[in-house]
Amino acid sequence: MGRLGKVDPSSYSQPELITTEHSAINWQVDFTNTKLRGSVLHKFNVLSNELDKILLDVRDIEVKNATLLAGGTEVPINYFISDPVADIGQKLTLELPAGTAKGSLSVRIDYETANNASALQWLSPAQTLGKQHPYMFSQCQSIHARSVIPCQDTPAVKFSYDAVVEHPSELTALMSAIIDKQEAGKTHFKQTVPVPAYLVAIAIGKLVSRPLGENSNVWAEEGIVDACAQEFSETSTMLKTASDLCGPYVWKQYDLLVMPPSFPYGGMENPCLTFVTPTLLAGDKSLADVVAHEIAHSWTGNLVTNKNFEHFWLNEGFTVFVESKIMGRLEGDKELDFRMLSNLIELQECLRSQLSDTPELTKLVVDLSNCGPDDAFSQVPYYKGSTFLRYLEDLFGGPSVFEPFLRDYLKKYAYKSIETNDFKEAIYDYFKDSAQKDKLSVVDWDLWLKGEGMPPIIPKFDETLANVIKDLSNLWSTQTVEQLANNPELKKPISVHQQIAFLGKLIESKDIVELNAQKIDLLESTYNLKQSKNAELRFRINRLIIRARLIDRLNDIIDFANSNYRMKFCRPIYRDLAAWPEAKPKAVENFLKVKDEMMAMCSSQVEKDLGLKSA
Ligand SMILES: CC/C=C\C/C=C\C[C@@H](O)/C=C/C=C/C=C\[C@@H](O)CCCC(=O)O
Ligand SMILES: [Zn+2]
Repeated sequence: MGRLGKVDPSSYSQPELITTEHSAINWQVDFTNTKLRGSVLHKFNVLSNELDKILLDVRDIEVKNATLLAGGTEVPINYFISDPVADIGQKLTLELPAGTAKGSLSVRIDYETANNASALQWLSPAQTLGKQHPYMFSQCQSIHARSVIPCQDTPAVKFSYDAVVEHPSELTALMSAIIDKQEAGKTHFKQTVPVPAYLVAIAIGKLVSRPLGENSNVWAEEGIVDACAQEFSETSTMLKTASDLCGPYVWKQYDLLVMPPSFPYGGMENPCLTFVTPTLLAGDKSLADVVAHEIAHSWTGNLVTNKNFEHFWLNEGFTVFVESKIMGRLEGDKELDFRMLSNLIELQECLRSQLSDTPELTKLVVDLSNCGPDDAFSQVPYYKGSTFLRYLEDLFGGPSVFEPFLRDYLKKYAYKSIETNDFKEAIYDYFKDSAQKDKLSVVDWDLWLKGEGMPPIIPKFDETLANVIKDLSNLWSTQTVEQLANNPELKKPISVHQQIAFLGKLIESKDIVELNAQKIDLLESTYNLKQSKNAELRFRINRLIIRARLIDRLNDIIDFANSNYRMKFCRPIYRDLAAWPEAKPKAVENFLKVKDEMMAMCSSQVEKDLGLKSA
């Protein structure tokens, strides 16, 4: 596939020559044909006098017309769409008249999306909780915005947008924007803060809301909305904590939308309206830290944005770092360090089970010249990135020195798209005259940014909470069921997060003595896992059941894999099943049965995980 653009290997658009300033979207939502029909009017800023064409990204979009709007006139323009490139999509070329000058230029494109647009999922009434009304939602990160809008689908370009959406009048339409006006069957939106295309988002369904705080509501289908309000009741406190740490919250509104179970991620930081998976509904608020993560993105990612997805760690590493600080403020420093250490267990697992054949993807800054961003996605930018920041924080003297730097960095690059070198420049600039200046020469940037594998240096964390689970996993790895049954250690209560980390550590243990049905039974009864609504716990116990090769439990495992299509859960489960010859045929059969219920970005990854398609 090769590098598509100078600025972004995954986009045809040329932000060095032209940028989008504002986009006005008009959509009619057609649930019968599962299509969006309408237009987008892009107001561009032309940066070059030589520009003879505009290149945009599209994917399976049918363009009906392209029109240049100039001085009150509308002039049709020629356009061409290239052949598709796998994982990337197509190039839309819009020809410009000779002599097009620098400055403002507007183009309207009339189009419709394919009925299988990769960013969209259309659910029939039967696939919803309420069973009465259809539902549609989007997921544009990383490069799926191009399947719903012909656009500069690169995070190097940020634009404000407004939208008018026509939809069935009994449904509610929400976007990653502020609702400007609601008429019967027509909703008007405005996003005045410039955003990259991947943050354009829409959801339409039979939705209701409950307040979470000032300018903050949770939206969901009626049947779960009260449980959602309960689960996410700490949202306002998290928001306040985040803005104490990062600076003013500029997005005016912070709403949550609890998605149908096929939503492929834990959360998506769509501005004004975070999308979250219903797998966070554990009943005890224990998984609400994902909301802290999405709130943190309001600064790290949404205000300061990676210029392309090679620098995705700038979005995610910073966000995990801030999320951990928010949780640390709420639950204490020991908890903060415990979470950072637990993340490293997850990272280790990811390197072993997902990235062992692609070590180049374990680098903090990756090369996406020949790899679609979705294929490169892993825990590495999250946990290697946040570990790097913690290393730097410790090196420069701890939070009292580093948090003011963090605020300065966020202010310096707010509303901009940046690469790793910009971060490096900010840190050199900030510390240049300070007592910490000499520390800069200690940092081995190449080792951290270009080195493969686990972080080269593991910071000194408080291990109080982690040691408990380390000891516990040693115990469960080395003792027989009989020994364990009489061991008083099993009676000691541990927190939900310790349980999650403990199971994760056990999955990573090289040897587990007597990993059989009895041991799994004992694990389940000791920690009440059979009754647990906690998806993180259920995920991990299912992986242990697979490791124990308990074929009698295969139906339970498949049930879990079918209960939600969050990729964090279903991909490792399918990968594990693919490596278990006795279970693989049933896993494949199940996948083929349910794959149309998944979003395309999920089914195409699971296909690779099952070895049905080459990776
Ligand atoms: C080095 C990685 C390079 C490129 C990856 C860029 C984008 C990846 C793309 O697949 C989109 C990711 C969207 C993520 C959204 C939310 C996550 O934070 C959720 C994390 C997993 C989960 O909790 O379910
Ligand atoms: Zn994130």
